[in-house]
Amino acid sequence: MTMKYQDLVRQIEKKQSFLCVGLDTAVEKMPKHLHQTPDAIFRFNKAIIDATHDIAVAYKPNTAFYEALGVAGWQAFEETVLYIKSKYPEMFVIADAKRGDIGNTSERYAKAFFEQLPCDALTVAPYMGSDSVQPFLTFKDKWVILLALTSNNGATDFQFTGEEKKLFEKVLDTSKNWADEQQLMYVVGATQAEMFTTIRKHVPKSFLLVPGVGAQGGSLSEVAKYGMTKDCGLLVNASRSIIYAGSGHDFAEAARAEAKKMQQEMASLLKEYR
Ligand SMILES: O=C(O)c1cc(=O)[nH]c(=O)n1[C@@H]1O[C@H](COP(=O)(O)O)[C@@H](O)[C@H]1O
Repeated sequence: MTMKYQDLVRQIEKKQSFLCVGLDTAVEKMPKHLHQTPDAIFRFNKAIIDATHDIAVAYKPNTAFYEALGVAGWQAFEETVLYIKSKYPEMFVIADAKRGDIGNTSERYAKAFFEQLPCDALTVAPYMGSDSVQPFLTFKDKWVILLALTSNNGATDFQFTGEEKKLFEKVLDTSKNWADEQQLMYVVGATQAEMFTTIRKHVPKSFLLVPGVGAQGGSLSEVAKYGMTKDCGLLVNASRSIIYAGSGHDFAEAARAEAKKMQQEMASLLKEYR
């Protein structure tokens, strides 16, 4: 199932949620009773997915957590993506891999996530320029999520530099010539809430993937206040604060409770700001 802009808007409307659950799964952080099972990562993810699919609209497995485990980890990544898309095809699946290279190489990255696997979207670092992003955009029914203003402290090192225009503003303005809001989204960290007004001047309609609430301390209500559009235009991600909300046999229910808390706040923010 292809996920178009309007499909995403419909999901948000139906579930009254713009929550993206980050599947940053690490064995040492999951409940002890799962540690010894050979497919611990997938079993953990499956439980979290089954417990949250009706209150979230997206999942974002970050490939680093899977690649760190070699072949077995990548298998768990594949299984997770395939499970989501077969059981809950309406869910938006973001592979968070922050790719981007010379065109000939980006083409292979695109195949890995969009042909070998049915991911809907991929995070991409835009800093090698148009020809490094273009191969991802040739997959017309897939999404590219460009890093614009990231949530970490180091965001100031490069993204905030520049005289008239900051680097992140250049990323937004230049990339608008590559594709529109039907295919391009941007990463803007929740920890940069005061910048959402500026971001919206450059990309008034685009969806923004917003990590940084929960464990990194960003504010959901500030993000909605300054970043929400009439179509919502936000996917707010939380990883650790949801998936590790509990550490016992009831970890999936604990994750659901945490996700539900966020969804309820999202429902009232949708009423207030849209
Ligand atoms: O692209 C991302 O998703 C991302 C960009 C960014 O600026 N900051 C950021 O935290 N992320 C990712 O979002 C997730 C945040 O996880 P938590 O801090 O546990 O909610 C991780 O997978 C990060 O790699």
